[in-house]
Amino acid sequence: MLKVGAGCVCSSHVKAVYLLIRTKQGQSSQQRIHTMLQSKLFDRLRDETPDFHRKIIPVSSELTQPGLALSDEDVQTLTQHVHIIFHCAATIRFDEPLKHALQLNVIATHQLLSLAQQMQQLHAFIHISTAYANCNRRHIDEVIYPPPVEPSKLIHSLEWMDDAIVRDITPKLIGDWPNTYTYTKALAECVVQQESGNLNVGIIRPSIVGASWQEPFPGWIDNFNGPSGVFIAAGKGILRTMRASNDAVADLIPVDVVINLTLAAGWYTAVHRPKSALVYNCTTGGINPFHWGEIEHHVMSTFKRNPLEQAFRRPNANITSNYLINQYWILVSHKFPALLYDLFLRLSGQKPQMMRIFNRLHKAIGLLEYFSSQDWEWNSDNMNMLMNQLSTEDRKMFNFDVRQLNWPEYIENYCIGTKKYVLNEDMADIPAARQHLRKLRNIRYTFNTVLLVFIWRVFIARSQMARNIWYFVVSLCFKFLSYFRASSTLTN
Ligand SMILES: CCCCCCCCCCCCCCCCCCCC(=O)SCCNC(=O)CCNC(=O)[C@H](O)C(C)(C)COP(=O)(O)OP(=O)(O)OC[C@H]1O[C@@H](n2cnc3c(N)ncnc32)[C@H](O)[C@@H]1OP(=O)(O)O
Ligand SMILES: NC(=O)C1=CN([C@@H]2O[C@H](COP(=O)(O)OP(=O)(O)OC[C@H]3O[C@@H](n4cnc5c(N)ncnc54)[C@H](OP(=O)(O)O)[C@@H]3O)[C@@H](O)[C@H]2O)C=CC1
Repeated sequence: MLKVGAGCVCSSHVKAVYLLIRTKQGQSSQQRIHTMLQSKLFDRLRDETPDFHRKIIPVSSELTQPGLALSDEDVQTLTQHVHIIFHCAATIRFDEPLKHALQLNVIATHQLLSLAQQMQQLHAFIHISTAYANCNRRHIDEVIYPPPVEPSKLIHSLEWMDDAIVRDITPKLIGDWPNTYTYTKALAECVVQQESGNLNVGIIRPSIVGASWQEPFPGWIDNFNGPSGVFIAAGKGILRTMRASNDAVADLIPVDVVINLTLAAGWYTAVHRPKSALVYNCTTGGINPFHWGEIEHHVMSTFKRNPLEQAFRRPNANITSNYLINQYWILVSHKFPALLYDLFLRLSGQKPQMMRIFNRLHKAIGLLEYFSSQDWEWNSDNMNMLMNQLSTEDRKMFNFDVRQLNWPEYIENYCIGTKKYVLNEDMADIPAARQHLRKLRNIRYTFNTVLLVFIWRVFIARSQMARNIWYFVVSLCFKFLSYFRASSTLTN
């Protein structure tokens, strides 16, 4: 097997990895792969196998097009040479319009299965689903559940409807599912089951994919998805409050664990040819649970020790499951400072931007809260079974034993990973970032003092009772002072 990015010694046994990839932002598939392989992620592999890139063969493909927009020659090459398919392309946006999500996650999966049926040497078809495909259930077994609707019926019904009608009926259609993403992933599992025929199929269901744990190095992350954006917003001092349950299990799974399990499942499916599709819930909660409250603590502690550059405020975020408390803090800690900052920008002749940033943040957080406010229980028997099938050497090479995961260390590396690889900040600049936080603290002290004096002055000027309290407090202070002075003179 070839572990791209991990520098696996067995890579010499792999003849080629055909990577279906679309053209994007004016870059061809080849150019995109070339850029991707320059990443630091592949440094180790580049050292160990300098010409590994020769084995990565780009195949131009677009999920929204008939036949996945594959050329005839590419279809021929793929049908002749491919042994294992790993199908992970999808839209993962929670706000994707239903028609589009259906096209990318369901219809494209169907098309890939049709192509797989033509492959002469195919040993295994591995489909990447999500642990939340069945998030309408509290306990989730490693089975494919009946779909909320027959996928083909839905596809045909939506075909003739214009986008506005589909948008209006989407909440009714998705019912118990929180978004079109999880809903279409549930339908995709059903399509895999219905259309797999004689193929040997495995379905991997990762929970919330986070930064790498060990391979190729700890803390690798390159996007804002899932918790990463939340961590960054909290580290920048922008996010101060979020609805999440302290005691709910945070089912994060490191990306390298998902990759290792996926590769191992590819091997098992090809060699053991299970009669029906085997589902692997790739989760941590049932094996080595960690909670959102603990995550909050470790994220805050890491960013206080390793601050992000140019923070808006000092990092100090709290989670709460109480709607009203959250709304209160949104008003006091998000909207009020944003308003003040935008006022400052306007007065200094610049374009206000903070309120816009907060509105986008609230939209994103609003979409994530469903997942951070409740618990699920996933059965992971197949993950354990697979581990027991591996030799001692393979178990180390394709490690997905999350019992060994040390969460505080993992979260620290994750946060530092967002700093280094998502924000491209230099660790050498941490002293300057700390200095910036000290400046923010002084601004806050000054602001609070001015505000307090101002409020007090307004109050004293208007109320006799406030004046009386003020004189009483001042005279009390004087009395204490004279008492201490007198008693210290006596003891001397
Ligand atoms: C209180 C602090 C302490 C922390 C403790 C508590 C933490 C709780 C965290 C809870 C996290 C729970 C996460 C659960 C997720 C479970 C999901 C199930 C798992 C899966 O199967 S799939 C993967 C999940 N999918 C996603 O995460 C995608 C979600 N994203 C979206 O749907 C859209 O991006 C979104 C949020 C609707 C925004 O859309 P839009 O406004 O159109 O913006 P763009 O996507 O086009 O992005 C524009 C630009 O912004 C960057 N970006 C995106 N998100 C963020 C972000 N959160 N923060 C900062 N920046 C962000 C994006 O990269 C784009 O940048 P470009 O440079 O490319 O333009
Ligand atoms: N991230 C997570 O927390 C979890 C993810 N998953 C699953 O893992 C898989 C990978 O997700 P992840 O890596 O996080 O998400 P990404 O968005 O990074 O990956 C999705 C891939 O699909 C490709 N793709 C999307 N639209 C098209 C299209 N029209 N034509 C061709 N290719 C397309 C994207 O290509 P391009 O680079 O061109 O945009 C991208 O490479 C998905 O199936 C997802 O459901 C499951 C559980 C959790």
